[in-house]
Amino acid sequence: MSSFLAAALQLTSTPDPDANFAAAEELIELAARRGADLVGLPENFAFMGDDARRLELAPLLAERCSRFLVTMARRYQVTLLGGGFPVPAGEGQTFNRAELVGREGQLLARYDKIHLFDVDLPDGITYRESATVQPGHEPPPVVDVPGLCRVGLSICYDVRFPELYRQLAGSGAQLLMIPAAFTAYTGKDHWQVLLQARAIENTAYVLAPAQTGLHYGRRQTHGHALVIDPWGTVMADAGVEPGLAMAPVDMAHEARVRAQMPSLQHRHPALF
Ligand SMILES: O=C(O)CNC(=O)[C@H](CS)NC(=O)CCC(=O)C(=O)O
Repeated sequence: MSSFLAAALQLTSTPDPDANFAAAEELIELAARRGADLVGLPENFAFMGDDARRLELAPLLAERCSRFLVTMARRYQVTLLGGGFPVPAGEGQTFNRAELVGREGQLLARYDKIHLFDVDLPDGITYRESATVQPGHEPPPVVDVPGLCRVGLSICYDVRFPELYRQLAGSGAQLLMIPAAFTAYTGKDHWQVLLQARAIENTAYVLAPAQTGLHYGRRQTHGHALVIDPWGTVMADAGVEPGLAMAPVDMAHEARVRAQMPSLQHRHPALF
């Protein structure tokens, strides 16, 4: 059974796509040099800035991000997740899209975020993602990555909706991708708890690339990109600086945990 290294990258993305692509490549190269086979970039890896600028850049970013992922996957021979980038979706709207690309540059899976972050936080900051983002039309896919494992996609705020991950696990996901740009405010209390819960209840690995630090305006993100094993143990934590969290992913370990803790098989038919 397969065992490999997975890396969750952590960036402080800015409103400057060139700087962001350069920072992302540096970390992809570092992860590859350390032996990673599966590498994840966070949500908004190519652009963190205001809505007007994001909408203006969306056609360019959509094309550049897809091309960047293909080029990087081939150049560094890794399976690469782009954890969220804008794709034009009609007047004044984008999708928030993730793409998973194989090491030969082939598109393995694509997902448009379905849960949008429309929240008023107690710190006075209001988020209205739906003002400029259109929700995806389909639940996220599960894809078999040749030689690695079956991977389920999701993005950021999705982590608060356990039914999404139950569906991924039911479709055979062995590793859950949860790339994020979590707010510092919610992150301090919710981020790690939610991620560990998703790992434990689905007895699955969680790979959670993250944004960290101060971006534009008052936007501050939580950091702590994590790799979590199917028991819920945090295997690697990137802290608060740009960098990476890297750990082995071992399908034999997952099979053992699932045999010892068969909760996925004990789901009550009345509840699904
Ligand atoms: O704000 C930005 O510029 C970047 N953030 C994002 O793109 C997205 C949508 S606004 N952030 C989240 O989903 C945070 C979720 C979250 O933090 C939670 O669920 O607590």
